[in-house]
Amino acid sequence: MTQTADNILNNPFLNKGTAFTQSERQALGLTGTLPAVVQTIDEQAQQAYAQFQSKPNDLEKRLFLMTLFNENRTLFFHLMDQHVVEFMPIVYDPTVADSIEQYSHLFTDSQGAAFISVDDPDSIEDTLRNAANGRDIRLVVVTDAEGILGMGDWGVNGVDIAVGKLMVYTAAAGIDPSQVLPVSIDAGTNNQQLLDDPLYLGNHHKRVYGDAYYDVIDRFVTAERKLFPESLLHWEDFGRSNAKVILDKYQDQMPTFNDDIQGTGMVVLAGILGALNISHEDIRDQKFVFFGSGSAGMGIAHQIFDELQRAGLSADEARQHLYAVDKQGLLFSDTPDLTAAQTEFARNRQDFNNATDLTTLAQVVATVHPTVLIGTSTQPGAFTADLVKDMAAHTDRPIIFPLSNPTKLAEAKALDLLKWTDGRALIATGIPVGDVTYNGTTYHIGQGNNALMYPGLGFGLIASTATVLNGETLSAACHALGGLVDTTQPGAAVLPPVDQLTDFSQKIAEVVAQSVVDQHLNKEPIADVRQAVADMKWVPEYKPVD
Ligand SMILES: NC(=O)c1ccc[n+]([C@@H]2O[C@H](COP(=O)([O-])OP(=O)(O)OC[C@H]3O[C@@H](n4cnc5c(N)ncnc54)[C@H](O)[C@@H]3O)[C@@H](O)[C@H]2O)c1
Ligand SMILES: O=C(O)C[C@H](O)C(=O)O
Ligand SMILES: [Mn+2]
Repeated sequence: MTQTADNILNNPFLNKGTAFTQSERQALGLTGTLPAVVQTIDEQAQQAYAQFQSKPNDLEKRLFLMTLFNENRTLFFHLMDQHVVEFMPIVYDPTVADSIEQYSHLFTDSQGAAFISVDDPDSIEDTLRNAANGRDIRLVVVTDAEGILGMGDWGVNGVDIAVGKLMVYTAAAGIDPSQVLPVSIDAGTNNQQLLDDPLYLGNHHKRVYGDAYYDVIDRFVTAERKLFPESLLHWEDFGRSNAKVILDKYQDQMPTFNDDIQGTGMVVLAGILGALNISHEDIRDQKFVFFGSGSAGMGIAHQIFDELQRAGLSADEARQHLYAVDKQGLLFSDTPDLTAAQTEFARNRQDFNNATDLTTLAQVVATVHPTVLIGTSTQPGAFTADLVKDMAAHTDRPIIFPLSNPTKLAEAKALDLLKWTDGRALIATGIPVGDVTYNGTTYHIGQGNNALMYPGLGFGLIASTATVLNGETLSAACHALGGLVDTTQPGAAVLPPVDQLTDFSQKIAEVVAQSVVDQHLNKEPIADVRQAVADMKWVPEYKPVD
């Protein structure tokens, strides 16, 4: 098809704006459709950055960046490459949370997403085909938005998390942005505020569950595999009752993972390995309390459970190190309404002589004396001074990760944790926080966010043409990230800083690809893993147009 000026300038994958050269303008029929000056991408980036800086708040900054993203992907990612630490909290967590809450009111562009409706399952294949528009899709991020971060159900508005995750994939690992597809599965919403809002853009009915829902998921997966057989399928922010059921159903059949369960489990294990490098302690000597035993909490428990067994413990021994706490308190095998994931880590009541008292986190901490405390509860401030001091009285270097997102939901603040533990806590937080100075030492706080893991993981799987993702590869990636901390400095972070995101994402990708090839899980022959990863990396520079 011959391109017209209109469809070149309106195609974000082709558009270069003022950077089209005179000869390109002539060849493509763009003569006279742009001002005379031909700019370099760096001149364009400089001008765009000045506009970005002029915006009064983070949401306005995000809206500006999304406009640029909608118009010109190459320029957007070129700019993001230059300002990755500054842009991450704007395009991703925490500002993405504000944009999700206001999505329907702020809507101007679909950002290339595919919108699947539970009410129209016959259109699923067409939907994916239309949204891909002939592109060679290698990576799909899908959400049904029942559990957006810790903010609950946001219906179709949640598509922004799929878009945001994909932006981070390209910025961190270099996946070609024309090869990705964000997908929203609109299964309805139980968020009354949305249902009552005439401007809400999703289906105005309650969420569909059960067979009808799983049928839509199955039809989506079937169409996705048919249309994009080379792709990796990433599940994001599904509700607690569906996330693991879906993962269990498909994980042995195709390259797929759930980011909240597995991505989070991996980044947290990496952070714990980093912390243990700093404290020179052994993972087999740790006691782990998980506060918030949902998708993330139990995903983390599972990854640690796996690691303890790799370190030589039996499954039963490993379970004795893990304490899953949820609304009911410590979870016991006879606690009503356990999820499938919770059942795996629920404890025997007989193992505790004060079992009936273990209904609050404070009581669990007082009884167990954990060395590691992980928060994925969505309960702001749940790690109180008393509880943290109690924990710190029984261990030299308490490992405390308040991971609930966004900012307003974090279980504790880094500075408070340092104060309450006399600077001894080894901390990672879900959202980025700046350096914290306490008692003359500057502490770098690692970001315990799956964004440190999923781009490298996904890129490595795609580059190696992996057919499935298994525990061996997950473990290899955890160790790759966990081994990168600089333990020599006082106040060292337990995870590497976001300004090295592109470097360590590449390293994780290589380790993942190597693990896939070593296990013969690659579909295509791969002679040189590093080369395969390097060859797939997309660079945000304009290519000549013929
Ligand atoms: N930092 C990261 O990379 C990362 C990754 C995934 C999730 N998270 C965060 O973790 C949180 C949970 O996410 P999820 O996907 O697991 O959600 P989820 O709904 O699956 O799990 C939340 C769990 O917390 C429990 N909970 C709620 N109130 C509680 C209370 N008062 N006491 C104890 N437990 C309580 C719920 O019953 C549920 O089991 C969210 O805030 C999310 O943003 C962070
Ligand atoms: O999206 C994030 O920032 C991390 C995580 O996937 C979450 O659900 O909180
Ligand atoms: Mn998530």
